[in-house]
Amino acid sequence: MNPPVKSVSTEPKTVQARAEAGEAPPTDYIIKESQHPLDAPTPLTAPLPVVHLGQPDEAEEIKTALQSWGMFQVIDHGMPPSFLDELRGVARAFFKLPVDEKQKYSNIRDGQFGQEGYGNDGIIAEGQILDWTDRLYLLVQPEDSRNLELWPTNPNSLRDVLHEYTMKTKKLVENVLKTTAISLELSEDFFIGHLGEKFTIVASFNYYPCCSMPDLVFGLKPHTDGTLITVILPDKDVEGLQVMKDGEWITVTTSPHALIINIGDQMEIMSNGFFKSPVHRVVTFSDKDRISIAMFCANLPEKVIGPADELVNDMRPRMYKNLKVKDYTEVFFQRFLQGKRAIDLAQV
Ligand SMILES: O=C(O)CCC(=O)C(=O)O
Ligand SMILES: [Fe+2]
Repeated sequence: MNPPVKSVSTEPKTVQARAEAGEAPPTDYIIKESQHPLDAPTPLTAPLPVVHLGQPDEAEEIKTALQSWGMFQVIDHGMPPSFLDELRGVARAFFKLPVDEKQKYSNIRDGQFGQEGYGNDGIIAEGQILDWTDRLYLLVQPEDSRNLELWPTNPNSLRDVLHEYTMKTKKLVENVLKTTAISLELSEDFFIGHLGEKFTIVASFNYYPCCSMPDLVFGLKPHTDGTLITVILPDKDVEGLQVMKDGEWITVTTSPHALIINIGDQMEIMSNGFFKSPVHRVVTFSDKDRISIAMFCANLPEKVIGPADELVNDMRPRMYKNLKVKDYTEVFFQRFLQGKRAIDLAQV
């Protein structure tokens, strides 16, 4: 994935530092009235559908969930609650460190924004609306492409816990993708065969500090993921993830130790639009902060993806072109920062 780069002279203030200083969000965080009308109804709250992995109905459950929500929760994912709590604890401990300590892993190196590391989004466009979040963003797979100098050694268990979580996520994702392929009547290896053994996984530890004007900013602006599939470990106590379903925003709830699985644009393309990549966003609160950990799983940059042949027929013509993942993700990130989608690039 190629980071959007721009020369910067100073490190921008983190959102956490602004929140801790009691600063109101500066104007470049304030969203346009048209995107978030103040008189919009309060979103409904609903539990995400549960997929019971390993049960006889798993493929049918995945199909129904992905067609209606584009996401679901899994509880029987095989990761012990104590491990997920440890991971959340490590994320919280990292964000609690003094700013100087976190800046050792800054995503600004030699005056250039890179995507990996700790910090905020790069600023690439006039009028770009910034998100009320700080993150630690690390490529975790392929293992031999890791930039370990950006992997914090404080808290000292972070590296080991993240490595273990990567291995567990890989297994879970392979399992989910087999069932997803079956739900589309494809051979069970369709997605994992394409991905290969060492597919891309990027971990994003997201921290959303309290915000004094939660109605006027996004923790994360409406977007789809550019991935094949994303695994999210949500905050145990604070909701905040909302998904657009049938034209309405819905705040999703999950069981305490569930993982959320959502599909991204690569799945929309490969399934010939049978499954649509869901638009989602994160909201903030004046009295509570929130953490989440997203694992972005994608085809390798040099791979070419396109709709499965079996899903293209007279009744359902080809809706997407074949394209190189690298070419898509490059544009995807530029558009993401501007709050726009990139899927039109792939559409026939
Ligand atoms: O914080 C969350 O729950 C979701 C994060 C997300 O959508 C993302 O990082 O792309
Ligand atoms: Fe997302």
